[in-house]
Amino acid sequence: MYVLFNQGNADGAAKKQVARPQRPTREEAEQAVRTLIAWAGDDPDREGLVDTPARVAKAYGELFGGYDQDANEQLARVFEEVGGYKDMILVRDIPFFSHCEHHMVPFIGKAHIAYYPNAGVVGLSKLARVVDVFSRRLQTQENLTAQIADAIEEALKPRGVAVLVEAEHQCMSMRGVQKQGVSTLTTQFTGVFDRDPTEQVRFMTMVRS
Ligand SMILES: Nc1nc2c(ncn2[C@@H]2O[C@H](COP(=O)(O)OP(=O)(O)OP(=O)(O)O)[C@@H](O)[C@H]2O)c(=O)[nH]1
Ligand SMILES: [Zn+2]
Repeated sequence: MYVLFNQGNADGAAKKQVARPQRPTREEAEQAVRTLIAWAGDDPDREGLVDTPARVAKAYGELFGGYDQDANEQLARVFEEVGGYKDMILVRDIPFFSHCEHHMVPFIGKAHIAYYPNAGVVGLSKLARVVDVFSRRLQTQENLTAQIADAIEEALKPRGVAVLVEAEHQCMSMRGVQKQGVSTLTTQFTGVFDRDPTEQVRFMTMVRS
């Protein structure tokens, strides 16, 4: 059974309706956790684990809360009185955690977001909220980076947006290839940042300064 959801920004598309499987009930989700506990080799009925399915279902509400949030809403309030300010606005070192869509294991890092304002600016905290909206979903780092840039581009129509995401993927450190301390960097540039490499250098210099 599939239901239609309104989706904005993802994949650079304007608001569109997408079909997603209907959410299972809370009881079904808890039963699935019991199955995974048993699959891991433990007894879901032992004392220490009896409440775990309920805790995990509740934790999923937080860890994947981004599915119930809309980046457009976070960016809806634009301040037009900025005293003639025209230069780059950079909010750097925004911490985030997400979960890779391949293994459902965390990847943890920082996002850095810059834009050149056009008609107005948004509250600084809203940029961090946009990072949360998209990171609290099953993700790839590339999609996360593009979705953040697209949301800001669409809401503000700025002269340019730059997004740098750096993260460590636990699926590479805890399992599989087991390489700890590896960073993955992804960038997305629009407008002047895309056209002018010196703007990219300025952005990177300010991020690292
Ligand atoms: N491009 C990209 N790859 C990712 C991301 N997160 C995890 N991966 C990779 O997704 C790939 C999945 O590869 P598969 O061969 O299908 O799965 P696997 O056998 O579990 O792979 P290993 O991790 O190499 O053991 C792995 O190489 C992961 O490192 C991401 O955000 N972006
Ligand atoms: Zn993974």
